[in-house]
Amino acid sequence: MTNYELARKAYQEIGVDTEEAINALGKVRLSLQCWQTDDVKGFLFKDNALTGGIQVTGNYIGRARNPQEVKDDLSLALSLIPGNHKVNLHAIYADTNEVIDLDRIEPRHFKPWVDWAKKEHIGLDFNPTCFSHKKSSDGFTLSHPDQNIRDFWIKHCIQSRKIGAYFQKELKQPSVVNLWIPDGFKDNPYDLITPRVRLKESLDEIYQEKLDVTDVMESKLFGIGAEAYTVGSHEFYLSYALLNKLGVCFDTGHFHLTESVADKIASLSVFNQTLLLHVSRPVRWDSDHVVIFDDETSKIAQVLVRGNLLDKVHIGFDFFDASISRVSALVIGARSFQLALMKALLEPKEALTSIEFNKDYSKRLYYQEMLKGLPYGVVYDEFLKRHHCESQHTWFDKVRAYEERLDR
Ligand SMILES: C[C@H](O)[C@H](O)[C@@H](O)C(=O)CO
Ligand SMILES: [Mn+2]
Repeated sequence: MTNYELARKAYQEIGVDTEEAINALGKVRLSLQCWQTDDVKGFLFKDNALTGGIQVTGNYIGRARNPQEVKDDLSLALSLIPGNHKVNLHAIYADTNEVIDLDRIEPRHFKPWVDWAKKEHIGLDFNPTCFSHKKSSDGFTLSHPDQNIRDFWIKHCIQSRKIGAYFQKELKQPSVVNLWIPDGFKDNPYDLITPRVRLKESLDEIYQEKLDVTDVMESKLFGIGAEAYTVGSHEFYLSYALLNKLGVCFDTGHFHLTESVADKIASLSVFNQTLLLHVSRPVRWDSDHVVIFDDETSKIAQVLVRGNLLDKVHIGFDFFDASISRVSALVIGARSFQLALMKALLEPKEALTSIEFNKDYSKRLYYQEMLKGLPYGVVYDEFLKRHHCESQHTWFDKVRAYEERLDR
């Protein structure tokens, strides 16, 4: 008997069909953040420092320096992550020789990305880049007290939505346009309300036009240099999104460490709220470490599977680590999340639902612990094989060999 046949039998004994799990995982789309390949530099303002209270550290060799190198890295990563996925772009990744500012970006500046996405059979998501720019140098964008600065960023966000709509039309699948701004104060402000009123007014302008795109907005607890106050807080965006029928993005690094994003997903799912995840890994703070198969990742995977949310919630990643192989980081993050999903897909749903309904909490705990010892890794290996993808034992050497050939 092969390892997979043994695993299949072990799961059959608790009423779980591994074939169903393999099929279900194959349908889950993950959105890979392009900015992991080049340390969030982009192409429009290569000399600008990374600002907005986010940071990349490390000097591992081979940072991608131009559109072709970013695409090469992403193509390799995609080839090592089984399934049909997406790539998430920021506005600063416009692939053009024109000298343009962010308020002037247009769909045509992203046509090479669309051509590449068609070749790769993937979708594209998008983000306005409201940081690393001279007009955000004092830490404020859409809530800026200066109307001219606000107008610049409003225009940028409107153009960004048009680019998302272009992606959606060309690639014939949803494009998620996620708005995140860094606006906030390092120290305690006197007035907690007025910046939020200005942000609300900016959002009203940005979302005025109906476009075929999935609009979401991303809150944050704090950023580096904006520790005391963030204009775009969770409560602010949740209220705005609910009132205006827009979506929210949960970045798993943007909450107090004791808060559970899995529980937030569950709560919002009751209201059919459009949701994007930036799966990340905070270490003490919003440090954007590479996603691993840890408890928080498992809990998110479980809530998505148990709540039948896999085809409702948009799943993307947000980490950027320059201290290790950038391509490996993408593959490790995505495969870890897939492994967590596989483990969740192999739970005996009906049995656990009825055990809980019948208040048999001893049996629930018994099951929860017993499931940890079952061979979900073997079923994931079979999933890789069915997708003709490098095994868990071989993929890393492929990336190493690729990096050794690079002349960067
Ligand atoms: C590149 C940023 O991380 C990203 O746009 C944003 O999603 C964020 O998480 C900022 O902390
Ligand atoms: Mn994020």
